[in-house]
Amino acid sequence: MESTLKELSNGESVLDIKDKCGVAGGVEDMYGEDRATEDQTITPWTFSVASGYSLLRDPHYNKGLAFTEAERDAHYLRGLLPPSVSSQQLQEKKVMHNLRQYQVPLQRYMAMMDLQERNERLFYKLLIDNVEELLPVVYTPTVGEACQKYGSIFRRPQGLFISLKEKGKILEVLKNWPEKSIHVIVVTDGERILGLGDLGCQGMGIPVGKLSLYTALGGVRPSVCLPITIDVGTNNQKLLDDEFYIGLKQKRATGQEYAELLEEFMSAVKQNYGEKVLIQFEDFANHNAFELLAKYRTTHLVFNDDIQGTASVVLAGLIASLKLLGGTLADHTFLFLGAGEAGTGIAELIALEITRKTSVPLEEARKKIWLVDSKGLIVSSRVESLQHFKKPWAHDHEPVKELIDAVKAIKPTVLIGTSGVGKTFTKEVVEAMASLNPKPLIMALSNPTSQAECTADEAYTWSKGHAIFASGSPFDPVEFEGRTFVSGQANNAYVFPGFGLGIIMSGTIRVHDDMLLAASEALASEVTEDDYLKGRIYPPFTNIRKISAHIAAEVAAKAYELGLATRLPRPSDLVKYAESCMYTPLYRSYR
Ligand SMILES: NC(=O)C1=CN([C@@H]2O[C@H](COP(=O)(O)OP(=O)(O)OC[C@H]3O[C@@H](n4cnc5c(N)ncnc54)[C@H](OP(=O)(O)O)[C@@H]3O)[C@@H](O)[C@H]2O)C=CC1
Ligand SMILES: CC(=O)C(=O)O
Ligand SMILES: [Mg+2]
Repeated sequence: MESTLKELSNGESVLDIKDKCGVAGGVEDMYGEDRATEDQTITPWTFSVASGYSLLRDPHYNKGLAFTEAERDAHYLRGLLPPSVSSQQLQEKKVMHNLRQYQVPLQRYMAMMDLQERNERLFYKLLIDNVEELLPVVYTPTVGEACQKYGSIFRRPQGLFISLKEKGKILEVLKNWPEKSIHVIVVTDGERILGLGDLGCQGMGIPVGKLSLYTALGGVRPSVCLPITIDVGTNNQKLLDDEFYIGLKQKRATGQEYAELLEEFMSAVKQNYGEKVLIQFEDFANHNAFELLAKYRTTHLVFNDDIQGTASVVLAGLIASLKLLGGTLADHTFLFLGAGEAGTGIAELIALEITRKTSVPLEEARKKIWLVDSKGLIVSSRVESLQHFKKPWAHDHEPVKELIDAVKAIKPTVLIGTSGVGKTFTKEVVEAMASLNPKPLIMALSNPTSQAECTADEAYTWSKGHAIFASGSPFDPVEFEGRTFVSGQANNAYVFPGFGLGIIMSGTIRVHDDMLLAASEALASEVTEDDYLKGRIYPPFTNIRKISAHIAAEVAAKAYELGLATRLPRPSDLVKYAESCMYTPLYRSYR
């Protein structure tokens, strides 16, 4: 049985209810119902009170067996549930027990997605309380396999799909989404999904996964998060030939057609949700990613996680590692395998941090940073043929083709893998790093695990236990000669949830690089002596909500300092304020 708003007996008006539900905007006709002329279309929508059968099927409110006796009476649930009343803790215990029965990671992923669609609060309670265990299920590496098989495992759509078919109608499509107040959008066009390449429309697993981390790790309410996939086709022939493929079966649109769709999307988002919706670009191919960021960073609140979020997390690890390595960042020499979004994004932020900490100009700071792409070391003789984002890294040096020769020639203290190609840090490469450095810092950032440049076991074994190692996807602890090494996970998941929370809670209107540096410093400061003793340069994910509150506070503080924050007056204790803004997944009582 459903009651419409008009039937409520407490006398509240429609507008009162909307305001309480957090529909922002401050204008009464925010969906254009009054302004629309007779020949224009509008989206009809209503608020209704969920009860009975529909309450059990509403993932936002469903509590399953945890509905109390009183709630079962008041909400027409009698007979629709078995008599037993369960606590949320017991439900959590049961679901975790069931999940652990699955041997195949993809089955765990599917069980978690089913839970998210059945009982949202229980889903987040599980994820928050068991973050180290479940992160690899809802995120890398399993989400990679889920995207590859998305068509086959597809049951119910999550997020919004905007394809070329919707050109000219994107604003209307946005209005089809049930939530009217959105604060964060994670959007992909599916062309570079982790290190797995073009997965087209099946990339949707990534925005869905990233946004579940916004909530679990950063405390951003799920209702204000919107996953979006823009489908402009795919160049992945295997998908085009797959009868279960869920996307447009055509080659990717490019050039003007692509740019126009993205422009319409960006305008529609701003028109529908206002100036302060954070748009996180995720897993676009680099030929679009840099351009989109450059084009929209001055007009929209945008953030590219692969370029900027990754940079902030890796810089945090580097700052933390100085306690083990000694010296300052400026004393180190960095070599990257991979000169795309992640590689050049990290390189640029390292150089920026060096300029902020010393009087060294940016050009000079860049000279200690070298990158290798698929054609070899980036050197000045290649400059004419390089993509624009590689040009700042074309230093004077003779051409070098192979990574091992680049290691020997450049003698890096830090080796970072951002190539998307697995097994490229060979035994020879790791041994060379170990022969050059007492403690070589090796980061194999490529995801998922199959694409990691080397494994934790390889890094520790081949360096004879001398390496400091971190990777994009998690590895189990490694035993080597009687010692246990626990590697850190250098993944942008450490930063984007807290970073986004900081932006949202301060009403920040633009992302500034200094906010990324603030996030790096905040994350680095969370690494404890105990972590260092285990060889890790990142804190465990178990403390991530506390860490996210800290990151959010530092990011917001920087935004206030830069005059970019609009939530005034500035809260005096930003950490407390961040904590007070965070969503908690405990069940609410229903009257
Ligand atoms: N841990 C984390 O938080 C993150 C990890 N990543 C991971 O990093 C990887 C790369 O992502 P991204 O930078 O966006 O991708 P890009 O496609 O932008 O860049 C890939 C780079 O790797 C180079 N490359 C490819 N193959 C080789 C090879 N065999 N030898 C040397 N270089 C090679 C490419 O060279 P060329 O330019 O010549 O084609 C390019 O410069 C992915 O696996 C992704 O999952 C990304 C973001 C965050
Ligand atoms: C982690 C991430 O964003 C990536 O691998 O693309
Ligand atoms: Mg990514």
